[in-house]
Amino acid sequence: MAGPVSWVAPTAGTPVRAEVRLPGSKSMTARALVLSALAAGPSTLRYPLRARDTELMAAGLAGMGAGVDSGDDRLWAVRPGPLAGPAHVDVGLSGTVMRFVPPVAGLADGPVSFDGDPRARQRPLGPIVEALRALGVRIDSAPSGGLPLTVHGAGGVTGGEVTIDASASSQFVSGLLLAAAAFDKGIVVRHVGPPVPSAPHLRMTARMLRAAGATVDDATPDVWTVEPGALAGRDWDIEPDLSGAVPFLAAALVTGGRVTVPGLPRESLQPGDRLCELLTAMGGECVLTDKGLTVTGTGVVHGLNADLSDVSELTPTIAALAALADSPSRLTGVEHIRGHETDRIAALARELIALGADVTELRDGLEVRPARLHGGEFETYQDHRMAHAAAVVGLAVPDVRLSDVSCTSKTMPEFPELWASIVEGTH
Ligand SMILES: O=C(O)C1=C[C@@H](OP(=O)(O)O)[C@@H](O)[C@H](O)C1
Ligand SMILES: C=C(OP(=O)(O)O)C(=O)O
Repeated sequence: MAGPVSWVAPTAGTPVRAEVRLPGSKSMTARALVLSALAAGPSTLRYPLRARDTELMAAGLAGMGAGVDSGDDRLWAVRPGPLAGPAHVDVGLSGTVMRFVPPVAGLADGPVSFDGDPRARQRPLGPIVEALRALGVRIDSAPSGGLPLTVHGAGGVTGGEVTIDASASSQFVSGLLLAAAAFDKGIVVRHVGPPVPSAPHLRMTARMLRAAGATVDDATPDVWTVEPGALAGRDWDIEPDLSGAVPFLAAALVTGGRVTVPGLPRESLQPGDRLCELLTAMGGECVLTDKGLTVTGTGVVHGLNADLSDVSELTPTIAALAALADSPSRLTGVEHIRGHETDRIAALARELIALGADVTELRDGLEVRPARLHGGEFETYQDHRMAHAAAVVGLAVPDVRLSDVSCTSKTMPEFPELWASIVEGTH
């Protein structure tokens, strides 16, 4: 990776009015790649996300023998092949790669090693490693239970019933389910522990598995069943990335403008309705039609009291909006984001306070009260969504200086240019 790129967030002189075509959903691209690599026939991904996380996912699967042709930005082709080690998977800082690929590696014939960025070694992984062991997969892991690790694939996985505490990440459950149709006995996953976050991502997993022909039962809370059986190759239409859209939609709120993200289907696999609910509560008008999602703002942002556990990856941008709001906010239910790309609760509190915000760090979230903000250094901690948060504050506060904006390449390499173009009205 290239070195850090410092960046001064552009301040909006006029209301932001734009239609912003955003790249494909990271979560859908990751799932489509895994399901396609395990399918009986070829697949395509239309409008996938090309970014660090999804390129690492493609490379990890290709290293085990899947044919992934990502030469065309608009259409990636996946030809499943026999999966085999020895292979090495670089997970980067990607939660989806580090949780979705080890179960696939259990199906490969031979050893597959995994490692990633220094921070990836600190992200929670132990519960899915333990679950895979209980399902019959041999794994050598670091003493912490996480990276670096080697999955000794035996060409198949017995599967069956397994209990897991997935409160640290929904991706533990998604990772097990995505590979489970190829397990001899399929899988029954039971979660025991504090609530599993990110429910919409679990629904996305179930819906995409069904779209590939799997029989999935997710009707009982905290229990998921996937029957063994062949997955079909298919053409996947990848939706625009809603999580990546949020800072752009937030720009409408902050500047009293209007931003449309076209291409989001009404029956989206992503939680558009929930996002609308949150942005409406913060003072925007949000309309979700067949044409896409449009947010109109007044330039006045209201505080928000919300449990964000189902949409926790939106916390950084929501916290940035809260710092610009005219009333207090209390954002809760997101303790597990301390295990995201950085400890997002601590990082948001520290960096927003450095810009003059009045913030209290809670165990599971943040309280933010109105205060007069000023410019200053904003550390991004290799976290794309910290960069989004800083960019949103920078709309209204001159001279917000990000230590590094290149971290946005994790999910949207074009972020700095696209952001500058919509803020400066050249889009
Ligand atoms: O399955 C997925 O694609 C994701 C699930 C969520 O993970 P957590 O449940 O770990 O928050 C989310 O935050 C992440 O960005 C993507
Ligand atoms: C938490 C996130 O990513 P990951 O898939 O690496 O967990 C995120 O994108 O906000």
